[in-house]
Amino acid sequence: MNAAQRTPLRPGDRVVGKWSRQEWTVQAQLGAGANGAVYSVRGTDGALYAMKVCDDVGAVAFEWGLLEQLSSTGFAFPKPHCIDDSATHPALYFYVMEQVEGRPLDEIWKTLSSHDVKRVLLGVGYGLRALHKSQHAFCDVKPQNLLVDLRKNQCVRFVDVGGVTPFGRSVRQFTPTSDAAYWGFGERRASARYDIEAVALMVATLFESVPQSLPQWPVERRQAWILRSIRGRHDKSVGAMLEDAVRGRIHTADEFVRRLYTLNLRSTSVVKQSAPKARTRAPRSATAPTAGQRRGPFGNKPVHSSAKARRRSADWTERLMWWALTCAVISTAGAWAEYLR
Ligand SMILES: Nc1ncnc2c1ncn2[C@@H]1O[C@H](COP(=O)(O)OP(=O)(O)OP(=O)(O)O)[C@@H](O)[C@H]1O
Repeated sequence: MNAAQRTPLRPGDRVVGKWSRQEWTVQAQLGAGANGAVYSVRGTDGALYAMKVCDDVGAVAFEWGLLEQLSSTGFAFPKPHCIDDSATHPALYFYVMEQVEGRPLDEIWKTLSSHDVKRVLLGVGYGLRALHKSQHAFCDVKPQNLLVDLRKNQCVRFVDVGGVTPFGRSVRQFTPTSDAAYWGFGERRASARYDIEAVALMVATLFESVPQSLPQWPVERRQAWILRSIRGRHDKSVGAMLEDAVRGRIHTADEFVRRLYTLNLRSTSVVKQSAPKARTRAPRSATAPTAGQRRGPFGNKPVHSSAKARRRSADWTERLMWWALTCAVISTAGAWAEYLR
């Protein structure tokens, strides 16, 4: 039982820091996991923060130390604010950090277009690139730890610093479906490659949910299943990139970002860019998507606008041909009539 279950905080509860004497009012629970619970709290300055509450003082101190260390390596993780014990609740240890806006990737995945997915993955790539510069790997890459807000330039933020591990050390905290070793692709050791493998495995398992009996399968069968699922992707360039990543052939976040840029995802972007307002009145083919239509990530390709143009020009030449043929028939008939008269 963790702090969330033992000492649940409720909206309106006040938490006063034993040492800092700062005060926060609980607004709502943002999430909970194996290590504790996270609440949205309002400080006396009127701003909203996220408070991670644990009943293990060591876990709070460890995560706080990592957050502080990583705050200088980029903006992917929340900014640390304060660490303290509660003066108002027994054995309640917590730290306060920036409240990150956005929704967990698994909750919004199905609403994303292929263009959005590319943006999100680029966001993950940039976040990992900054983190890896500090010689640390995220290790616990999973959709619940990636908060997405597409209105922002930096549209992906990372939460849960608990798994972050220096390069070369054994991974302490991981999620099986994002763990290369679980699928038989590599070792469970913190590295840039381990994180990239995890991102690709996460994407593959978002595309296709894993069978319930997967944990009982031998590793070879699991590996065959995930490779089949990746190769079955409609968009072959995406499949090739994911396979290279899960097989550990993409070694750095930089390389991952470069590969993402080369992905040929014309589908949604072409439709979005080439659908001027005036054309919305023209009848559409049943398979051609509208400009605002949402499709599954990396979904079927829409009819390309240049194909439509080719069809229009074909209609015009066909009409000209029929007109010339009719003229020829009329003039031949006229010539025969003249001859027979
Ligand atoms: N700074 C934050 N801003 C907004 N939401 C947050 C923040 N930190 C955590 N959350 C939310 O709370 C959830 C649980 O937080 P966290 O992952 O840190 O807990 P945990 O106990 O370590 O979980 P797990 O068992 O999955 O490792 C996250 O998935 C996220 O939705």
